[in-house]
Amino acid sequence: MTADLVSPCRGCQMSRTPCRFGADDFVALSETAARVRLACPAAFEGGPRVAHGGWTAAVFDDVLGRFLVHTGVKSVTATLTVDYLLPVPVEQPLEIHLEIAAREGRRNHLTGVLRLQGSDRDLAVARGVWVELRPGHFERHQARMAELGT
Ligand SMILES: CCCCCCCCCCCCCCCC(=O)SCCNC(=O)CCNC(=O)[C@H](O)C(C)(C)COP(=O)(O)OP(=O)(O)OC[C@H]1O[C@@H](n2cnc3c(N)ncnc32)[C@H](O)[C@@H]1OP(=O)(O)O
Repeated sequence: MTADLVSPCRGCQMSRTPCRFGADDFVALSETAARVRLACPAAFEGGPRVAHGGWTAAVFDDVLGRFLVHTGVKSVTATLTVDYLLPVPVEQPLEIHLEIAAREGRRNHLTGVLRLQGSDRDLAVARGVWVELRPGHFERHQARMAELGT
């Protein structure tokens, strides 16, 4: 696989907006590794000039899941753990390096690290499991919602 751009999530594709988390510059480097260049938008400021932890978790969830889908594995997040090691600045050039660490049946283990561009100091580290969908996943969801009358 040559370096190629990873598509945005369904919500951003449908609304034809740039990635709402700021993760548009997203390149697959191989079948198991990718990198994202991004900045935390000011709208996700949590402390003074510091990113809200929810942004960090959301962007990891987004890019790890998008990359797995990019490799052809339709999947959803089953677990996601984030270690917050240092404050993440808003509106500064950041980089995420991510990889598919292991595949066990339908379980896919992914990891990601967030750093300032040009720095080798980890600001946050994510690990999670993405489960490949069984056929009819969304139809079963719709049926459950219909049973609830929603
Ligand atoms: C124009 C439109 C274009 C669109 C273009 C799209 C572009 C592409 C963008 C993609 C962008 C995505 C980015 C966001 C990604 C999300 O945010 S996904 C949303 C959040 N996650 C969810 O909603 C998941 C909710 N949970 C579930 O639906 C179900 O629990 C799951 C995870 C599907 C599992 O249910 P299941 O299929 O019934 O699985 P089950 O048979 O019980 O277990 C299967 C295996 O997974 C393991 N497993 C299940 N749960 C867990 C767990 N929590 N922990 C560890 N292992 C587990 C089981 O142990 C089992 O392992 P094996 O025995 O096979 O070894």
